[in-house]
Amino acid sequence: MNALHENAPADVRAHHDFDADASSLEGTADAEVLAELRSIRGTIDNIDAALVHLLAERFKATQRVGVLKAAHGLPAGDPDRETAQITRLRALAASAQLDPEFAEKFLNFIISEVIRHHVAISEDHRRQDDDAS
Ligand SMILES: C=C(O[C@@H]1C=C(C(=O)O)C=C[C@H]1O)C(=O)O
Repeated sequence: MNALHENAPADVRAHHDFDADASSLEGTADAEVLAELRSIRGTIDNIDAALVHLLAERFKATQRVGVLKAAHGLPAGDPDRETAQITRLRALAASAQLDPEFAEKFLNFIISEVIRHHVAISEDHRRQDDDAS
């Protein structure tokens, strides 16, 4: 593999450093089976990269919500909004042959992290207000 330029962006570096063929399964099955496995894993790797970028964009948006809420004294969580989101995502999951239970758990996992961020943003905001007065 060619050496990377020292200023290569982090995403290029991550891709460069990734051993897409890393596996504990070498020698456990026929070469054709392992070749097919490698090919399917290429798709999995593309999807995982897209998921990371999608989540990064989602968290950028929720950070903005956190700042807005903190500036206006709004609570971190919004249970009615969450209920509506979960109902929608469960239905979308079912129609896409994804387990709705998994979709709900996944969304709740993300939302609990978002709420943790919002609480931290709100505490920072309050501390800054206290320091200024
Ligand atoms: C992002 C928000 O804050 C919280 C996080 C949510 C989310 O991650 O989608 C949804 C509702 C809130 O509990 C919001 O109120 O829109």
